[in-house]
Formats: sequence, C-alpha cells, structure tokens
Amino acid sequence: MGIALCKPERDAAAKNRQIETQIRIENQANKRKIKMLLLGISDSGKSTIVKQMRVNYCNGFNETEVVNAIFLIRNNIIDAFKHISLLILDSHIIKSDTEKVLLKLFAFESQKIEMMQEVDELRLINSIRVLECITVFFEHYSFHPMIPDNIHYFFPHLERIAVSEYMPTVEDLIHMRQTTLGVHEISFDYQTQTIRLIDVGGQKTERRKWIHFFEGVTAVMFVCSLSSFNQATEQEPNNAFAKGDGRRKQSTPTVLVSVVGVVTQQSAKQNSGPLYWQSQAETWGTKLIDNALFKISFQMVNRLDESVDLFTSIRENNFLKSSNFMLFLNKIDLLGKKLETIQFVNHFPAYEQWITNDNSVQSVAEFIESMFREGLDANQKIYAHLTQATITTNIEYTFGLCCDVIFNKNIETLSLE
Ligand SMILES: Nc1nc2c(ncn2[C@@H]2O[C@H](COP(=O)(O)OP(=O)(O)OP(=O)(O)O)[C@@H](O)[C@H]2O)c(=O)[nH]1
Ligand SMILES: [Mg+2]
Repeated sequence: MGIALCKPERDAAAKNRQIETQIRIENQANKRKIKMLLLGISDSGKSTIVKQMRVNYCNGFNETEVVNAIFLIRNNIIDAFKHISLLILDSHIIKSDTEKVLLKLFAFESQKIEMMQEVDELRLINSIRVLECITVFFEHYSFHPMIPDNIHYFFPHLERIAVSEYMPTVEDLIHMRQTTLGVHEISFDYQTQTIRLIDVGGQKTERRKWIHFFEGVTAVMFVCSLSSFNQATEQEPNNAFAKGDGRRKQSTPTVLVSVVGVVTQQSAKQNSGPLYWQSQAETWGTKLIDNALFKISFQMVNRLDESVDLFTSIRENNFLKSSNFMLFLNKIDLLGKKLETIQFVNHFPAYEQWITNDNSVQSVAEFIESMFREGLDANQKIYAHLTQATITTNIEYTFGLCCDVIFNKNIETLSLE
C-alpha cells in the first residue's frame, strides 16, 4: 500500500526529483567536458591566461568589467608608485624637498590617494610620473624585484590613462593585476570539445582550496614566472611548499632584532609592509608585531625555488597521477629585459656549471626548465612551453599545442578501452 502524501510533501518530493535529475544531467555533461586546472604561485600569470581565453573564445569583457577596470588600473598604478617611492626614499637617488613630500605621500598614504576625488587622484599621478627621481629610477632600477611587473606596461601609457575620460583597452585589461581569491571557472567550446578551465588563487592561504578540484583533471597547466628568479617572498613557518634545496644561497633564520617604533592603529596598515632595498640572502625590514614596529631579519624564499617546490608536490599528488602536465614558463619578455642587467648566476650559483652559462634568455630558460624536470620518473611526461601571457596570439598558439597533445591522448585512451 502506497503512502499518502499531503500536497506540500508531494510538491517537495517532485522538486527533489527534479533537482536530482538536473544534477545527473549536469554530472554527465561535465564528464564529457575536458577539465583543465591552472596552478602556480601568485603573480605567475594564471588569470592572464584565462583573460586571453575569454578574448579568444568567450567574447572578451563586458561593459561593467571595463568600467571597473578604470579604478583597478589606477589602483595598480598608485600601488606601483607606492613601492617605487619607498625605494627612492630609502636610496641614494637624489631628490629635492618638494619631491620628497610627494614621494612620502605615495609611500605612506597611498590608501588615502585611492579614496580621493578623481581630479585630485589624477593630479597626483600626473605630478609624480614626471619627477626627475622617477625618471632616474626607471632608467636604472626598473627591474627591482619589489616593483610590480605591469608598471613596465602602464608607465609609458600614463599620459593616456591619467585623464578623466580614460576607457581601458583590451590590452590594458590584460595587464591589469587583480589577485585571485577563491576558485573561478570558465567554460567554452574548442574544436569538437567543451573545455572547463579552472583558475585558482596562487597565494599560500589560497592553496588549501586547490585539492577540492583535483578529481577528474585532464590537464594541469602549471604557470611559472621566469622573471621571478630575483624575487623573494617571506617564508611562513612550517610551509611544506617552501623548503628550498640549496640551489641558491641559504637564507638566514627569522630574528627579532629591535623595536624601532610604536605605531597607531591608523598607521598600522601603511607601515606593515616590508621596506627593503635588495632582497638577497639576508634581508632587513620592518614588521608590525603587537602594534610595535620591529626591525627584523626575514627568512626569505626565492620565488622561482618556491615555484619548483610547489610543482614537485603537485606532480606527486595521487589525484593528479593520470593528468597531463603542461608547464608554462611565462613572462619570457621580462626575463629577457632582466638579463640585460642582471646576472642569473648571482641568484642561482648552480648555473655556473650549466652547459652554456652565458646569461642568454635561451640558456637560462633551459636551465630553469631543467629545475622543473629534476627527479621526474622516466614515464612521466611534462610538456613545457615558453610563453608571454600578455600576447593574445602567443597564448592562442600555445593552448592549441596543449590541446593537440590532450585530444590525441584522449583518442589513444579511448581506443585502448
Ligand atoms: N610582461 C608580462 N607580464 C605578464 C605576463 N603574464 C602575466 N603578466 C602580468 O603579471 C601580473 C600577474 O598576473 P596574474 O595573471 O594576475 O597572476 P596570477 O597567477 O593569476 O596571480 P594570483 O591570482 O595571485 O594567483 C599581471 O599584471 C599580468 O598582466 C607576461 O608574460 N609578461
Ligand atoms: Mg589570478
């Protein structure tokens, strides 16, 4: 005998059935899709690759995104001038008293500038960009590791950008920096397949979310910034991804040295960032601890080492054992520019023993690729590509190469089944 249901219960049961059917259909459709995961440390270029996919296969950006970009790009510029000002103030670069006033405003009150009326914000950007000391900085130190990469693109365009009627171009949107928080997915058709492309945040605090997306991944596209070889991040205690392996100089342990000032709640945010001129093995800086500004020695980890360690741990992850690994050795353009003035061997002494240790882009890129291949099983294939994610055609071409491999492998697997 059936159970008699009253109307609200019947409606709820019908709704449940409808939801379950919908989930089943979606699951089946997802199985037919190719799932690709973009992984890599922060600032490597993952979201830039997603933007290129959107330009190529998803109608680009909508009006709201373009309008939002006006503010984000200006904030990128103010943030870059903040770091540049801090460095100039702390350096031997000659600056007049009037220049110092403006530099201090950007260095310590950048958030205030971001909150100003547009007309005042633009006046300040236009005032700082023409300072003599800024010109000197860009001539001699523009590839300092503390400077955001996209300022090399935005600085020559400031005359166009720092006006009230500014509308960002697609190229501006590609160079805009917005740290990814959480996990984002786009889906698009490519040849005969539907691709699900998943972008994650690369910051350490974001990485614990990654594991939830490791199931059923056809390809991992691991992105590494080649220009990160002279950059460093502060090492977290017990960080599994930042062990370092002696390829570069050993860092010093974190030591609390002295209190250099007490800060108020108001100035806390502005003063908490590291203030140092050159990140080498030993790095000095100031850090906010319990509202007091301490001078400490940070234990730093080289960002290229961090990237290699992260790649190794991803490669060894059991969920990803049957995934294809594509390595995007990105920011090849910035590597080239840096190598014009910086000796790679000073950051990676092991490079001295490399086949050709001539500081050329090709040789350094090969050495870096070899770091990622170290300890690889003979049967584990990694497909490596040199990329510049800010160039649409470059990513379109590289993505095509990756898909050729993936689709052919899929056919091989299907014919074996
Ligand atoms: N010059 C140059 N800049 C690049 C390249 N790839 C990315 N960038 C810039 O590097 C910055 C960081 O890129 P994102 O794509 O935001 O980095 P991400 O890996 O998504 O970083 P998270 O979201 O923090 O994990 C952006 O300003 C990009 O425009 C490149 O090949 N060359
Ligand atoms: Mg991102």
